[in-house]
Amino acid sequence: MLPNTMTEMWATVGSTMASIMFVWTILQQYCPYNLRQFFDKYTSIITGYFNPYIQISFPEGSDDFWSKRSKAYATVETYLSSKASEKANRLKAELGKDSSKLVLSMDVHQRVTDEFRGVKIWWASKIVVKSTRSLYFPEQEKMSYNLTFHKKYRHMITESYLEHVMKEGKQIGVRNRQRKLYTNCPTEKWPSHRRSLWSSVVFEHPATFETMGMDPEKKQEIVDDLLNFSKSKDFYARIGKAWKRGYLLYGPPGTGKSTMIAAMANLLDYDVYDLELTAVKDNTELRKLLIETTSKSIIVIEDIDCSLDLTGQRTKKKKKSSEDDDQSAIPIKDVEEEEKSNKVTLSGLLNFVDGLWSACGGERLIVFTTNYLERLDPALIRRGRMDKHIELSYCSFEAFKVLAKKYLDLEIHQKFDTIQRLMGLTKITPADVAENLMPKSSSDDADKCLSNLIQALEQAKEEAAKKKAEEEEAAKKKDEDLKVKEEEAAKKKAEEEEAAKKKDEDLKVKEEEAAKKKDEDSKEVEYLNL
Ligand SMILES: Nc1ncnc2c1ncn2[C@@H]1O[C@H](COP(=O)(O)OP(=O)(O)OP(=O)(O)O)[C@@H](O)[C@H]1O
Ligand SMILES: [Mg+2]
Repeated sequence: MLPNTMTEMWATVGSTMASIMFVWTILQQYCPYNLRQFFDKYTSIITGYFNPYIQISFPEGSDDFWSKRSKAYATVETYLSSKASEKANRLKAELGKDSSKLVLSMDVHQRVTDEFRGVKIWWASKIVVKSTRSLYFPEQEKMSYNLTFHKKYRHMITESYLEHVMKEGKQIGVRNRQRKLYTNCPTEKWPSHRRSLWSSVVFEHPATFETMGMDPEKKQEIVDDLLNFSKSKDFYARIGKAWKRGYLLYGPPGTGKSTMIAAMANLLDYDVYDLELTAVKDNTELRKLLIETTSKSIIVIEDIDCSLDLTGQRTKKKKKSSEDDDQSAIPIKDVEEEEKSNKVTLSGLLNFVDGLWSACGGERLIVFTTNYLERLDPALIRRGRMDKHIELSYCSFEAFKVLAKKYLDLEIHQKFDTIQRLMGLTKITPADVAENLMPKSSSDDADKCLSNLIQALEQAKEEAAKKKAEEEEAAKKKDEDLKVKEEEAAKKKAEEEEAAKKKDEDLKVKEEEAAKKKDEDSKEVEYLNL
């Protein structure tokens, strides 16, 4: 009897469920949107009384048809992408916004389970139909991610888990993004619709610290400094400093300053903003450019000594006020004159580097390069503004060995001794070494490349010796000229003295004659009087 009753009961439940589902489907298809909303509202109120679970939804965008994707939705999508690729049955593959890589995400009506501090959390992707304000598209389907968890974890989820999701999602986004190289161009050349002050291309420079030919110890020190900076968010917050660091790279042309910037960007996974100062109209525009940069970036000003006549401006001011190097020391009148000239000024640049605005964004490197350190104003490069000064100089033997390993896969060779000896006698830039180590044709082997380098070194040595001889010759000639000039001056002086002496003697003779004549005249007068 019992089995029969059970069977009947299940049959009744089954047919009731089927009827409900049928009615629900009919309702969903034919029921007007407002009525459906009404049903949804009351169903959720009724179930809310008995349901021990809480839901948080992350809708794709607002009700507006043209609205952009919400940032929270995009971050959740990125966060779930790694979990979805492992756990979901149906995935969506799209090209990421700034990426050439395929990004996988959960398709509609998929579920994945996440775990946080031992608590289970369920994520589900849904389609929500929304009415819009558009006349042509009154309804629109939007995706939504729904998060479900037990009531008792409310605080933990809302306070810690969501923060973890946002942080992790952003980090994955940064890792997946295609890095960019930005540059500014003169404002006059902007088309009217242009919104951003920067234009960008994909940053794909292959330079790394590994491929850089420089002293290994110095290289390691720079790498450690950079890595330490990127991990020091909390430290900077604790000491009350903006999370940024200035690097000054100086040295002769071809010693790897620009290459090092690319290596820095690749090491830290940063974007690069190459700031062309001469194209910036004034200090206000400079500030705007700064505000538009994002965090995790390197702002580069190459050849800072050539960009502006900064040194001159500062020297003039120093003459007027012998105060310290702070911009507050610049007299107000001078500041006004600067503003009037409508150009980027030194004080504008100092503010750019460490003014109040420079703190926005965080996690940023500012790098200046120059060939002539001595031409820069000390205020611009003092510690605090340019925290680390890195000299990139001529190629040392240690640096050569790094390049030989990279270019020719050589760690030792009989020609290395000759190269080391020649490098001690002359200077050659890493750019020249790299050029010589590069095979010029398919038949060029390592031996040929090293011979090319030796030839270049000998040539450089000869040129240096020739230059030195010319300089010595010029110095000798200068000395001789000086000697001739001194002799001429001495001769002239002697002549002048002689002339003066003669003049004195003539004068004396004349005076004696005059005195004699006067004497004779007085004697004659006396005689006549008698
Ligand atoms: N230290 C180095 N290690 C490896 N390659 C280097 C190094 N220095 C220069 N090079 C090579 O030489 C070329 C020129 O280097 P780079 O442009 O970095 O020099 P620079 O110091 O910026 O010169 P400039 O002052 O003229 O701007 C690059 O293509 C790079 O490959
Ligand atoms: Mg350069």
